[in-house]
Amino acid sequence: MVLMKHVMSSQQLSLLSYANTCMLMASSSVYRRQQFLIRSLGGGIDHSRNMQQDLRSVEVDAESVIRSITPALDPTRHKGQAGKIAVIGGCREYTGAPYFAAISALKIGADLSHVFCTKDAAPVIKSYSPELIVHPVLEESYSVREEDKKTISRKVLAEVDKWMERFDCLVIGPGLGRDPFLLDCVSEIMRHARQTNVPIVIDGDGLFLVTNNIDLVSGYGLAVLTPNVNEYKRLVEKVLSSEVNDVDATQQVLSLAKKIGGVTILKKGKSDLISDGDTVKSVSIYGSPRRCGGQGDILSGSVAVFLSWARQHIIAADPNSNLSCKNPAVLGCVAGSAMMRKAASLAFCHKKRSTVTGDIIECLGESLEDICPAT
Ligand SMILES: NC(=O)C1=CN([C@@H]2O[C@H](COP(=O)(O)OP(=O)(O)OC[C@H]3O[C@@H](n4cnc5c(N)ncnc54)[C@H](O)[C@@H]3O)[C@@H](O)[C@H]2O)[C@@H](O)CC1
Ligand SMILES: Nc1ncnc2c1ncn2[C@@H]1O[C@H](COP(=O)(O)OP(=O)(O)OP(=O)(O)O)[C@@H](O)[C@H]1O
Ligand SMILES: [Mg+2]
Repeated sequence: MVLMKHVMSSQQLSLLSYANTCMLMASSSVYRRQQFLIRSLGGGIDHSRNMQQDLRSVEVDAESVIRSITPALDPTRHKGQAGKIAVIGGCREYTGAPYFAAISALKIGADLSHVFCTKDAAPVIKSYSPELIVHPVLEESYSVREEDKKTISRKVLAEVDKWMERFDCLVIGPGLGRDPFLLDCVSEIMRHARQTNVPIVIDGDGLFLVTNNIDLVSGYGLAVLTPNVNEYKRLVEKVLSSEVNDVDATQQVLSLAKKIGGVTILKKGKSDLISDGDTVKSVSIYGSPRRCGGQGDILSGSVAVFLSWARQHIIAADPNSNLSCKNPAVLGCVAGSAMMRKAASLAFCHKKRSTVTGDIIECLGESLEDICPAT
């Protein structure tokens, strides 16, 4: 199994956890079928090829990826089939980030978008939009007595678990904060997502958590990490024990993804670099010179939707598909990155220096329509 190779090559899990992982993977027939299709379509990851690989990144035709994986608006489809996304994030300080990620998922075309946040953040996020389903379930240390921590932690996990199998993808981290008790609960949520083969996109404070606990994602092929400049620096220092190398960025992102056992990394910057440890793709289409906060949140919500669509597309094994890459995580990143940059460019045309994240979100629909008309 492709993913097993990642687990073994990471050499970071004990034999016992490796055996557990295999058993859990084997228990999901959907997952097995997907892996079978990836193998029979010639996809997946063959690390032996890396030895001879040309290490320049390849600029992808992102628009044709978007056209291939975006599902048709078919009147026979029911609510939920175009995607159910959950964002785990939102605390006292940050309410904008989870909102941006969750609303972007809806604007791209997901049917349902949930937010699991702290009790203080929930009424604020709900007030931004009636479109989102907001669960006030997370707790920070300040509101929990030491002796209640175990019980509350179990309660939080049970609340999220009730929904887990319904989700096509989780986005973990936008506006999550760094409270230790809250991050412990989120670690458990990630372990459960992994056991049920739910893809996870990790961003913002989720990356802070994962950087310090790399086993949470190591060897999980359905995990995507979307680091910005700072988050990438911390990840490289921790995992590769080296400095960021901008001269050979392609080789470094490839090594990083490989070292974490074939997770997909989307390194954000002037060009976005995407690697699953096998290949490196770049998306450089013109975006916007405005660097207002929140654009990474749009990206994480968008990647979650496109990853889900790419996964459905691969499972359906569309015979007309002309996609050379068969890793849904990579395809989701390519599509999300292109969509975010195209919408940012359009928003900047209208708003120039006053462009803010909300303006970019308003341009997501028009950008997708340009590439992939609804009718
Ligand atoms: N409106 C909101 O609620 C927003 C909340 N956000 C959340 O804020 C939390 C922290 O995220 P940050 O992105 O600030 O964390 P970072 O660790 O990336 O940033 C920390 C510091 O680094 C600086 N920095 C950021 N990008 C840089 C770059 N390219 N070069 C040099 N310095 C840079 C920032 O100004 C900040 O002072 C996360 O939970 C994130 O999701 C952000 O997503 C932005 C929007
Ligand atoms: N120099 C740049 N030129 C063009 N686009 C960029 C540049 N830097 C980042 N981007 C794009 O902006 C988006 C967000 O990247 P950024 O590095 O701002 O994330 P972030 O810091 O996590 O954002 P957030 O404020 O949401 O946390 C990405 O899709 C990336 O492609
Ligand atoms: Mg960010």
